[in-house]
Amino acid sequence: MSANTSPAGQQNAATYDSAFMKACRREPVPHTPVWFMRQAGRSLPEYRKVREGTAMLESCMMPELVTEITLQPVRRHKVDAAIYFSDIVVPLKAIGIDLDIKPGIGPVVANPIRSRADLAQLRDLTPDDVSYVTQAIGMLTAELGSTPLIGFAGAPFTLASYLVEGGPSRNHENTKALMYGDPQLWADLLDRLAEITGAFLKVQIEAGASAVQLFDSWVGALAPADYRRSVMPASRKVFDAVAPYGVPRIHFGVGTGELLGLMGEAGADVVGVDWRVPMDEAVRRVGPGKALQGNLDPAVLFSTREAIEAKTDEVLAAASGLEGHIFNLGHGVLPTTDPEALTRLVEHVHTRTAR
Ligand SMILES: Cc1c2[nH]c(c1CCC(=O)O)Cc1[nH]c(c(CCC(=O)O)c1C)Cc1[nH]c(c(CCC(=O)O)c1C)Cc1[nH]c(c(C)c1CCC(=O)O)C2
Repeated sequence: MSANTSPAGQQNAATYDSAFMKACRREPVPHTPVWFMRQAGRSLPEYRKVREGTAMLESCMMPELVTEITLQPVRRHKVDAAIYFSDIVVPLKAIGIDLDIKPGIGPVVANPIRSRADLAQLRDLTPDDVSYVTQAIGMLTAELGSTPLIGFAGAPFTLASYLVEGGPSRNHENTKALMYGDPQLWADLLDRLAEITGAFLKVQIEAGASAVQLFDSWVGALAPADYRRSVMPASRKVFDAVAPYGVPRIHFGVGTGELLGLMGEAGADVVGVDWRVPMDEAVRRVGPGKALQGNLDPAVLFSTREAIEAKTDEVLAAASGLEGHIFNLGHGVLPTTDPEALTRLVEHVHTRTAR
């Protein structure tokens, strides 16, 4: 561990007393902290400008560019945390998987993983494979000061879905075919991905990330019994790998209303909630001892200012009895969102919840 360690074992002492970190630890906060999934990206004209002419994956490997893009929403919106600009497939690319991110489509994998022989594509990840991440996080934490940086990774199920399907999928049929048809190969695939993901999160924490979020974006496609049997052991392995650092671990997926309790049980300190489950009901499903993050429908930002504020107040009211609440959208910022609506939203949450 680095020398810059706070009493609680966090890597980054400068951010320890921030509202975001306090909410993660379920301590009293001066105001409800806010950040947005996909806060960096296409909704910002300054992002579109600096990304011009550089492919998505290429830009993820350029530390100066990553630093600039990560800082853009912090400067503009005054959010309470930064999220490292990257993509969930970056560690897979780093170990040599032949994949690309196609604009308007998402990650596309050249040779999908469907057989035991295909598993050989998934070697261990070492810090040297992602030295640009360590470099960028060093630059970022210096700039961010007391604003926490959230590191992230894709969870084993969501990564497996891209690897098995070969790209984005509505029904995850090949993924489920493998999960049900060859449970041992499936378990081995998820275990490999858990190793890689754990190693990738460690790199980010060692470099100075204050918290980590594990995105299991598409796991809401599963019923609870299948999640428990076929996914939870791998997600738990990832959380266990970073537990010794003592940094808050956030877990999020879309359409996971029926899985919220299990996703907490997998080892998260903070459970992310999409907009389909009200926060007070999410508290009941997750149980005590966890903070919650969420959950304004990102589409609400396309409505009137009055409607946005009313829906935001609904979220805040439903979360008012909560021990730790981090305000976020129920999924990522949509690319055509008016950035000024996001700036106003941060201000509104801060004002409404100021103590
Ligand atoms: C499922 C998933 C992916 N990537 C990610 C997830 C989990 C989060 C979620 O559920 O939305 C994670 C991700 N991807 C990106 C971030 C940036 C950090 C942030 O939140 O600000 C994060 C956290 C940048 C990106 N990742 C991607 C973009 C768009 C590419 C571009 O700007 O050219 C960005 C800004 C590409 C990508 N990568 C992926 C998709 C679905 C897409 C969109 C494809 C498209 O519509 O063009 C896979």
